[in-house]
Amino acid sequence: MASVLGEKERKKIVFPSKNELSEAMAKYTANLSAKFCKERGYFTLVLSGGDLISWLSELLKPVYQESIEWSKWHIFWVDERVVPLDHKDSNYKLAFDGFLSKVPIPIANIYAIDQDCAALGDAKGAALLYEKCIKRLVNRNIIRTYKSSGFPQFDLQLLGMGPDGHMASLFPGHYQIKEKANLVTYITDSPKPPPKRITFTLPVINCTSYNLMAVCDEAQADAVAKVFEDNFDLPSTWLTADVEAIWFLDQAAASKIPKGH
Ligand SMILES: O=C1O[C@H](COP(=O)(O)O)[C@@H](O)[C@H](O)[C@H]1O
Repeated sequence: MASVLGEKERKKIVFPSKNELSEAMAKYTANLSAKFCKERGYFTLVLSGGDLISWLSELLKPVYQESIEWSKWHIFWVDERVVPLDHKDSNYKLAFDGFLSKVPIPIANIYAIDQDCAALGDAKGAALLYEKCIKRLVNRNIIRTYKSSGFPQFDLQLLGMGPDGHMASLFPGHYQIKEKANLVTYITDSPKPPPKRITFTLPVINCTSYNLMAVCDEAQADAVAKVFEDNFDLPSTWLTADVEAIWFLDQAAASKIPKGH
């Protein structure tokens, strides 16, 4: 059943296990890739870090390797830790090692944060430069804009949620969730290490055409239940999308959602 967020719906699908979830996420991504590549010659995909990247490995199977138009993909990060790009905590490194290096996406279409800011730990500079990068790609029509607002509109965003209900690097009780003026903001005291991060702001996250939030395991079950009870103290409860916001859950993550939600 869908729960309601203003006039928008929050949908969910509960899968028996991570395997089924990961298969469905690959199918969902491949279908949207085909749709957007056909409609406009590009597919803009926003990744997060965390467990999600290992579930993306389903896309490495021959059926997808051979059918996806990889050269039309453009890759972004909804949030990034401000650490050198070869650091174990880097979301870029996680995605590159586990997925991006194994598919033929042109390297020029993979938009990591500025490497100097990353090496220096300059979160503010990294946020400013990532925002500039997004605006440049809007001007080149690689990223669409949302209706008349001028906000960037990505095709698909794949998100994860922490046990505290954070999404991207928008954490409960931190002011970044309220930021509306900028496309990209930063945090220097993240409650989850590492402390310095950049993140898309909520308006950018919610302008995305399709938002898929994938959550597995019992550790997240309390937070998932709070989201489906519309507890807006959790940043993830604010997630919507232009076309569809859908939660892919395994049974453990969904186990505490009250009946009827
Ligand atoms: O720190 C982060 O955490 C979230 C959630 O990660 P998970 O390991 O609980 O799936 C992730 O979505 C975000 O990109 C990352 O920077």
